[in-house]
Amino acid sequence: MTDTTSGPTASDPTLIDPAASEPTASESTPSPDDFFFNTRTDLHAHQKAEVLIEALPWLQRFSGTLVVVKYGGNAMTDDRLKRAFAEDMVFLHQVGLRPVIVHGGGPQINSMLDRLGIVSEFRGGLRVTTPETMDVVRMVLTGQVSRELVGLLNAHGPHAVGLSGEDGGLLQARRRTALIDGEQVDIGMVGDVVDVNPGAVLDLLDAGRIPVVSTVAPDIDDPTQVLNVNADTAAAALAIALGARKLIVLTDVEGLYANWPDRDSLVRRIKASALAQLLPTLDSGMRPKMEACWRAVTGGVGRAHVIDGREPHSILVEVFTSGGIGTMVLPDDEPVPSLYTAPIPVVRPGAPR
Ligand SMILES: Nc1ncnc2c1ncn2[C@@H]1O[C@H](COP(=O)(O)OP(=O)(O)O)[C@@H](O)[C@H]1O
Ligand SMILES: CC(=O)N[C@@H](CCC(=O)OP(=O)(O)O)C(=O)O
Repeated sequence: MTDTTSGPTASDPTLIDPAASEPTASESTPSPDDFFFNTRTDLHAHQKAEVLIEALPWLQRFSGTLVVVKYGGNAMTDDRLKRAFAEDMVFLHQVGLRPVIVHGGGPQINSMLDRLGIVSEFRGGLRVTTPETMDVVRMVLTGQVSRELVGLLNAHGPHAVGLSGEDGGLLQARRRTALIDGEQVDIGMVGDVVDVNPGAVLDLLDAGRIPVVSTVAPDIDDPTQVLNVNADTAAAALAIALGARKLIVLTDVEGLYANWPDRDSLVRRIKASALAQLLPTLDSGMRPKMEACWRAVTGGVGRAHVIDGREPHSILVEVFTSGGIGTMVLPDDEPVPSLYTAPIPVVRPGAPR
C-alpha cells in the first residue's frame, strides 16, 4: 500500500518533477533573450503594481459600501463575460463591499418565447406581457437566469443566494401603462415597483452573502397575481430603499450617447436635471435604463453608472480606477468633478452601508 502521508522524496525518482532539476534562469549564463525576457517581466510586474496601487484609495473609500449592480440581458449572453462578471462580484465582496445583484434576462425570455412559438412585443422599451407571457417571464428569470448566476458566483465559494421580488415581501408593484406618442397604452401584466421591503436582502448581506434578485413582483392591488418589472427600474427602486452608494447598470454599449448612434456623443458624466431633459429624446432600452439612473440619484443614491458589459471586468475598472468608465449620473446639488484624479467626496452621511 502506498504511503500517502509523506511527500515526494529525492530517493524516489518517479516522484521528482523533471523541471525541478533544470538550472534556473539565474543559474545559467544569461543570453540577450533572457535579458529581454527579464526586463519585460520587471516592467510587467511594475505595471501590475501600479494598477493595484491605483485601486488603494478606492478600496479604502468603498470598504463596507453597498452597491447595487444591474446585470443586463444583452451583457449576459457570452460565457466568458458571465464568468468575468461573477469574478468581479466575488472580488467586490471579498474586498469588503456589499454587492447586491439585480438581473434582467430579456434575451433569454425572448428565446424561450420563440421556442414556445409566442411572439415577443415591446412598447416603449417594455415587454407587452399577457398572462401566458408572464408565466414564461417568471420561469426564465427565477428558474433559469437566477440559477445560472448563482451557480457561477458559487463556483468561488458559497456566496450567492437567489431571491425574487416575491420572496420575503421584497417588492410590491402596481400595473403601469407605456407612453407611446403622447398616449398611455395598455401593456398587460407589467408593473412599476411601488414598495420595497429590503429586510430579506439586508439579512443576506449581514450573513455575508451576495443577494441575486430577479424582478418579478406581486401586484399590490391583487397579490394573487405577479407582474413583470423592468430590471433597470427594479434595480433603482432597490438601490434607493437600501440607501446604496452606487447603482451600476451593465449594458451592451459603452454608455449613454447624447445623439445616438453618433459614437462621438458618448456622455461621460451628466447631472440629474440635464438627464431629465434628455430622457424624452431617448428610445428603446435606453429610456428605462436612464430613467432608472435618474430615479436613483434623485432618490438619494450617490452615483448611477451605465457601463459596457461587453468589456470583461468593466465593473472593476469603474469602481477601482480613477478614470472610471461609461456614463456617470450625479445628483444636481454637487459640483461635477472636472478630473478624476482624487476620490470623489461621499454624498450620503448616515446612509446605511
Ligand atoms: N442614446 C442611446 N445611447 C446608447 N444606447 C442607445 C441609445 N438609444 C438607444 N440605444 C440602444 O439601447 C440598447 C440598450 O438597451 P437594451 O438592449 O434594452 O439593454 P440591456 O439588454 O442591457 O438591458 C443599446 O444596445 C442601443 O442599441
Ligand atoms: C417589463 C419588461 O420589459 N420586463 C423585462 C424584464 C427583464 C429585463 O428587464 O431584462 P433586461 O434587463 O435584460 O432587458 C422583460 O420582460 O424583458
